[in-house]
Amino acid sequence: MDRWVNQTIENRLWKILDQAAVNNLSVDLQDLLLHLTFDNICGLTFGKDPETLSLELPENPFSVAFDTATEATLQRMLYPRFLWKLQKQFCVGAEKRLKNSLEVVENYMNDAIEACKKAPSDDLLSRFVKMKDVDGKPLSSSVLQRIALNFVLAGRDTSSVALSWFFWLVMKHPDVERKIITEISTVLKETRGSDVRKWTDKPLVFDEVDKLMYLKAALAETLRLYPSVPQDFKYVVSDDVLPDGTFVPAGSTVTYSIYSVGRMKTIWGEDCMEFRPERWLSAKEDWFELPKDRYKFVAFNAGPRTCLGKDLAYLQMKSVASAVLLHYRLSLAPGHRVEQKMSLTLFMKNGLRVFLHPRTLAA
Ligand code: HEM
Repeated sequence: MDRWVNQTIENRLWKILDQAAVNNLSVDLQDLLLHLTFDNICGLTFGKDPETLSLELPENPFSVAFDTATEATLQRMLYPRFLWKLQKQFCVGAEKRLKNSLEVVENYMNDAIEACKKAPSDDLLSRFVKMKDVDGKPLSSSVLQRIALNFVLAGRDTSSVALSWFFWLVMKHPDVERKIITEISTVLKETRGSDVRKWTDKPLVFDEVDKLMYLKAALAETLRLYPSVPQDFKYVVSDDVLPDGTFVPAGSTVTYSIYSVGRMKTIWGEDCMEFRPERWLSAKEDWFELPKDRYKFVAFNAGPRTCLGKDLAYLQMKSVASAVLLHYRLSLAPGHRVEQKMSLTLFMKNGLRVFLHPRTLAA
């Protein structure tokens, strides 16, 4: 992941942000980040960076079809079952959009699978192409398609929306911003010396990013308050009883609100609504510490089906956060309203429009 993320930062993100800063133009940071994470997850999954993050921000048919399919799937959850079933039968409305966009997604996937079969590389799909199933046969194209789809779906927007909320919270909390810059500067002084120009000419490498505990705490605190997946659903396979004694019959669906769990006084204390990264640090404030009860923080789910990309997500978010904050101080564009969008992923409804001010660092 760090190869994909660092080349995107160095070759494209910094150039776009520099140009906006020089011309005193605002940018929609959420939009840029959505392009960046789409490129990264495609690179990781298929071994090919579609380079949608560029000055022109070109529309990518796969990405557009993906968005349309996700939106149309949400309709199924919002409206009564009979309605979408009827739409599906007559191929109209959201169901028509879903069918058409899934065709585009499937074609893209099939091309990618064929390319990986012909010239395998170190991407995820190539690894699965080489794997055998329990009968010793290669995985079928439809299984490979679902695996790849799962990774793109799971790893695409989740990190970019988390980063958007993070940058917004950092703008509102200058004390947190100061601590983040101090932490990064301390690490870079150790690894690159006292010449500050050397701190910003290349993105941080894995070993540098790995040392950023306060930054990780600030990202976890962001995800507590603004979880990228605000609610999750579980399908009940067989009759069961929840720990509080509630009976759940087979065939039902249980929904839990990750958003609410992160904001409950009974779980996080009186200051549960405050953005306070320190709550994630050890007593000496030198180590990132997860709560002892692993079901307290569920932004990445918990238990056997915990997010498989959690460590990659932290690595990517820390790399992007440090790359942006070391170069710039951000300010919200006047009049811009930050609002939540109701969808499966917690987007900012109007994006995140910011101005960038070059930062002066001190050794
Ligand atoms: C801030 C970033 C991320 C957040 C908040 C997040 C959150 C989640 C959540 C809540 C689930 C559980 C979904 C469910 O129960 O249905 C999940 C599953 C998953 N995530 Fe992530 N995710 C993030 C980034 C990533 C990335 C970057 C990748 C891939 C590189 C990834 C790969 C996966 C996969 C493969 C699963 C399915 C695991 C399974 O079902 O066993 N995630 N993630």
